[in-house]
Amino acid sequence: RNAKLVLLGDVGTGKSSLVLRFVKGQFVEFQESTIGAAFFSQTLAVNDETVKFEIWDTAGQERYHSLAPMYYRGAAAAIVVYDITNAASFTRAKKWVQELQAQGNPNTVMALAGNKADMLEARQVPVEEATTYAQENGLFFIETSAKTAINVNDVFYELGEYYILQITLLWDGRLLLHTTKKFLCSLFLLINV
Ligand SMILES: Nc1nc2c(ncn2[C@@H]2O[C@H](COP(=O)(O)OP(=O)(O)OP(=O)(O)O)[C@@H](O)[C@H]2O)c(=O)[nH]1
Repeated sequence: RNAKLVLLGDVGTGKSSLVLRFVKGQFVEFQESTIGAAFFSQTLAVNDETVKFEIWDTAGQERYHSLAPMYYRGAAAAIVVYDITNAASFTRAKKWVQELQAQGNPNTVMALAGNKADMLEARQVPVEEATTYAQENGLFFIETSAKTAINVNDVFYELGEYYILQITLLWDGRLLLHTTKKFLCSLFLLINV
């Protein structure tokens, strides 16, 4: 099952680093700023299923903002990233959530990742504030560190689980509709005979 996944967030929050950690298990101390967007793919086993994530790592610089819809349109999943040591990046993350809710696909499953959780001494965004915000907006929330790898796989795994659940429910719904239609047709024929 192929699932398009997009990462959005302010410049320097660690979007590329999270992808690099998830896809290659690496961390680069001086990661270069993304230009436009970068593409990666990674397969993940979720319960009995396999999800192949087609990952778009977007550039956080404001001048690339207008390109973002190209990447989030039709996305099955989105990770909005902020940096727990930078309050402005949390404000920016909320703007991304708003934009996705207004212009994205209503079926996109969204996660909010508070990255750089290894830098607790420099924290500017309280975990309670982000938890409350995520609950109010129906987002899966977790604090991550691309540097130490904490919770990085969990974000992708959780989104994979949501995605599988969603398509299973959709499939079950279609099956139910199909069976009901068949039943009603048989009933109609029976009455006419
Ligand atoms: N301490 C710490 N540093 C991190 C972490 N994640 C990323 N960084 C550092 O933060 C800087 C920016 O990381 P990037 O991954 O380039 O951030 P980005 O969001 O992709 O940035 P743009 O591509 O410019 O939007 C780099 O120097 C990374 O090494 C983390 O979890 N902990």
